[in-house]
Amino acid sequence: MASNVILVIGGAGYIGSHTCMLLAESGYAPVTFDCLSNGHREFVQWGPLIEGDVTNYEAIEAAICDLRPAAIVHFAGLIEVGQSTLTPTDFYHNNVTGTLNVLRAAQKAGVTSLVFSSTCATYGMPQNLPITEEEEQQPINPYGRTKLIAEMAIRDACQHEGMRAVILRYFNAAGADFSGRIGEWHEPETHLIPLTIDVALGRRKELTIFGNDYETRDGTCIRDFVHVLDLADAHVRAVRHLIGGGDSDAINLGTGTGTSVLELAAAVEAVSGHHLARRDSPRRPGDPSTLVAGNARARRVLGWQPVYGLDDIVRSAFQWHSARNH
Ligand SMILES: NC(=O)c1ccc[n+]([C@@H]2O[C@H](COP(=O)([O-])OP(=O)(O)OC[C@H]3O[C@@H](n4cnc5c(N)ncnc54)[C@H](O)[C@@H]3O)[C@@H](O)[C@H]2O)c1
Ligand SMILES: O=c1ccn([C@@H]2O[C@H](COP(=O)(O)OP(=O)(O)O[C@H]3O[C@H](CO)[C@@H](O)[C@H](O)[C@H]3O)[C@@H](O)[C@H]2O)c(=O)[nH]1
Repeated sequence: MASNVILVIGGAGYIGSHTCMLLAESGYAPVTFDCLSNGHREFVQWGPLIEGDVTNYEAIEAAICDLRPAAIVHFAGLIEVGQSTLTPTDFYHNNVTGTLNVLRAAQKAGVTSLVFSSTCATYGMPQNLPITEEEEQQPINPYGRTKLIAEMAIRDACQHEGMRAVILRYFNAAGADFSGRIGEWHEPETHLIPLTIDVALGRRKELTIFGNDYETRDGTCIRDFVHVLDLADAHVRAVRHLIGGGDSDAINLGTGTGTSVLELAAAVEAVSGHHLARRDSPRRPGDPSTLVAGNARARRVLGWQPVYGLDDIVRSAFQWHSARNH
């Protein structure tokens, strides 16, 4: 088995491309498998691209059996909470079938190390804050349920079939590579930070606030924004942990600090120097009010702790979006 080849499924996307960059900088040889449905050919800069769809079993089996990578990092999936309430079947197909295909193909090829992109959306409406990994997983939207089902399949493969997996439950990925090579680029864009920056840049008229009547300090939702480079670093550590024989685990990745939608808007105003027009709108279906990570396990198991804060996130995102024309 090639010792430094890492198959990155979904490596042409936002978090996947930043992870390929840090994997390459850490001496690994990332190979991206992506159907480019939401990714970008120009983001694949740190190794080859295999164009394929993970829901096509033959395609992913061929890639895994040909490469026999030291580990697989599986990012590919549909990601938007709101959209998942409109087209849930597509989400189950992509996120659950895709993951089952990865598990089956890995088993066939004898690859036993897997890092999986999960989410704090699997916790639903948490009873305790910050949210630790012991919190009950009761997702409140189809997206979160697809990720929980994928997690369950992975855990069973670990318990009964010799797989070893690190399941990473990210909170809200944000920010961009500081050198401006890659960043957040989703079409259509639905995420709060890029949309807010678009308003600051005059590319959109106003920021829509989805719900101002939550039981939070200013009535808007609270999220834990974690820099994409910190997330990428955690993936490199998870790969190293598995290749080094470490045990399976499920690990939160967040900063432990919550930011409300209005606080985020104020941070963008401060960085951009522009006042943002806002419009209040009803709550978006599927949104929990507050998601903030307890991240002690990431520190203990992976030696990970976030390096970047909200200012770095907003500055790097602003720089990326200002320089781009999409
Ligand atoms: N962005 C966040 O804040 C966040 C938070 C928690 C979890 N996650 C999870 O992290 C992962 C990556 O998120 P992202 O923001 O980088 O999303 P992204 O859409 O930028 O990246 C996903 C990549 O997967 C590819 N892809 C999708 N379906 C595919 C398929 N069937 N076959 C092959 N490739 C396919 C897309 O083309 C894209 O390049 C996702 O699984 C997402 O659910 C993201
Ligand atoms: O125009 C907008 C866009 C978003 N929001 C709010 O901003 C918050 C963050 O929304 P968004 O940026 O869309 O992220 P999430 O819906 O929290 O979802 C992201 O973060 C999740 C973890 O919380 C991941 O699982 C998902 O894949 C990822 O898309 C939510 O309260 C939204 O209601 C607005 O008020 N106005």
